[in-house]
Amino acid sequence: MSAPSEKSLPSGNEHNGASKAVENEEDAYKTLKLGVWRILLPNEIVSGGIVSATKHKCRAIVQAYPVVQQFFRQVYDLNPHLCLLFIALKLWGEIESVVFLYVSGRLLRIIEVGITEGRPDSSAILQALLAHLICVTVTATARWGRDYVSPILENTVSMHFDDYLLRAKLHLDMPTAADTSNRTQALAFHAWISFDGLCDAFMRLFGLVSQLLYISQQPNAGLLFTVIALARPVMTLVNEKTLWLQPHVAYSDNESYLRLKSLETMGQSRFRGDIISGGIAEWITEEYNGAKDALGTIGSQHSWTLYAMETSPLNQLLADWSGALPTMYWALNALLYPSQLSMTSIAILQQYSASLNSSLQLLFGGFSRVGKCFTDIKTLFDAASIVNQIVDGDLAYPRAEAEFEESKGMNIELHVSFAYPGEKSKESALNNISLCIPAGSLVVIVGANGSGKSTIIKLITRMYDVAGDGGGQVIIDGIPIQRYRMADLRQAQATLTQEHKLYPLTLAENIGLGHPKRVRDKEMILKAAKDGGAEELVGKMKNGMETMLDPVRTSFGYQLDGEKHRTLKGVLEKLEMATEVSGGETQRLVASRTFMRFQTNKIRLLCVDEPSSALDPRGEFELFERLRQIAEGKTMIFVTHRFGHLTKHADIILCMKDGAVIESGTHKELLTRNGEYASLYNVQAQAFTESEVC
Ligand SMILES: Nc1ncnc2c1ncn2[C@@H]1O[C@H](COP(=O)(O)OP(=O)(O)OP(=O)(O)O)[C@@H](O)[C@H]1O
Repeated sequence: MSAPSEKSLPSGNEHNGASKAVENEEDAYKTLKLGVWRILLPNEIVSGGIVSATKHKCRAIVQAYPVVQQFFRQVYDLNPHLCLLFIALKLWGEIESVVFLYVSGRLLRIIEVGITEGRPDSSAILQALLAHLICVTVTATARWGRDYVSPILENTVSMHFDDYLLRAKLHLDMPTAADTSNRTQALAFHAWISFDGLCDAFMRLFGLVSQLLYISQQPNAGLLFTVIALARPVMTLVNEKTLWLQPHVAYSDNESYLRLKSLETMGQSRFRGDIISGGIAEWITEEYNGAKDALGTIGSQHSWTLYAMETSPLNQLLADWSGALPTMYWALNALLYPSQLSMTSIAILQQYSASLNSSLQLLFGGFSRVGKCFTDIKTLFDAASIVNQIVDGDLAYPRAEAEFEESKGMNIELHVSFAYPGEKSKESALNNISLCIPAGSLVVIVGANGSGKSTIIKLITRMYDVAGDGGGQVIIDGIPIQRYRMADLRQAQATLTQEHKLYPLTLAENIGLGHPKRVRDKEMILKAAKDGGAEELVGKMKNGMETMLDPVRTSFGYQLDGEKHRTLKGVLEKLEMATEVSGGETQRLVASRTFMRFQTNKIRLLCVDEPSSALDPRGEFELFERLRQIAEGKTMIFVTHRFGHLTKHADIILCMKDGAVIESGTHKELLTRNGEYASLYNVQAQAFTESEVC
């Protein structure tokens, strides 16, 4: 399916009532306009009407069936006894309606006989009443049991699938994660909702079959009455419109709606500082009201809701008329065969019809939910079966070949052109790069923003792969990078970039995870903190190394205004207190993690990409000096915008522009050449020379 063209998708600001299918230039799909939404649906579904839509629903369910089986097996294995108890209690919930039909019908008949004969049979009435009370008691106990068991099982299932999804997310590599088709909608809580929903549906089906069997055997009811009672729920099912079972893309191009959403986002706490300092709160409110007025009455609910609400009044009328059929049945019966019907039998028929109607409504209402459950389970399982685009190799690293064995560094050759995957990056990030970095050398890459410096590091560390068809090759120690086991290669690399983040874990873990096997080794962590310049920060923290950075918030409070709740408010404030670290401190901690990584003694390549923008000049100088010391003899690649100590120490400086290396050499050689490097260098040097002159 191609991207929507301007021509086929008019601006969303025109008024929009019922949906309208617009033919696209391509026959592949049609666009439905629903409120602020545009919904792209495969053509055959739109033009095929209700039959095609139903076919799609059924196909989605059939496709998901094998994973649903697997899902049930997994849930059962989590706690078989609890599962069986849960299902048994649900089953009773369905059987109880048949039992109640029987018990209350019997009571009515006994009372009718008593009234007709003028002599009520008190012992029979008492017996029937007792049976009724026993049923009520069993039902209440079963309901209590269900409420008790259900949260325990829910917790078990949700935790299991939280873990499952976490693994699925952690396994993705960079290009696979960036691919929009892999942007999963899977949520762990859908696992429980689906399990509960499917159990309900199966039980309801069971309960319904028992009701149908019972009712069709009863005098005055029979098969015809049963079929008539089915009419209303069947009509509801046929009328129902669901979008989630169909392949579709939904998006909004309504300018007012998009504006509203952007302005709403500005209410988030991350913008507070800017909004207060810029004094733009009033402007935001005015803009918001303007966008709201411009949007007017165009529907902005979820696209699924708008789609489901689109029923014709005639269909609605037909569904309601079919609901009146059971009443017509007994009214006609009373007219045609007055001697065969009593008030009791009418009341019993009414009970049957109400009971069947509610069970069928629940079942068919649940039927579309069954489809949703099936697709949710499939989405959940699909999330774990996404195949990574970067394929692992099978060669161990480092190689035992004599040529490289003795070296402490990594020999790197790059002969590549590279564009990031995805339609957005049509421009190549690297064009015909060809360079050789000998083992143990110190390389500094400089150049303007967007010239491709970081991309070189991403290819060397195999965050991305060059395209197989003519993209070129990255060669490590004489062998294409793809042939090595990725885990081995990564063990031999240490990276320090501005993109590295602090984890919501303790300070010790934040550093220790540079060497996961020694994450609890306090001595090693302290040494790394010292090397990374974070020692002072650790000393400042009340809980030292055990300080939690950016803890997950689980506290909340309601209605705590006024003096009366001062104590509770105090408790909440204490709970909410997060440990704030500055930008420079963050960079020191991240750098400490890199120093920790060096303690694995396996590092042969250090890649450093502008990790010091927030460090003070002394901090930056010390960091680079310590990195150079610790990585001595290993290959070092530094990306930087600052010319100084590093560039002077570099064996090779690569100067980049527009994805190409335009100059390379030592600091002195490049200055003599008086090209791009000299020009960039002079811009920085000028500032100091001028201030000295002043
Ligand atoms: N993940 C990505 N997806 C698509 N394009 C990207 C991605 N990362 C970078 N680019 C693009 O690739 C080009 C090179 O980016 P790169 O980050 O290598 O530049 P850089 O020289 O490191 O820039 P800077 O000095 O600003 O860090 C840029 O045009 C950038 O927009």
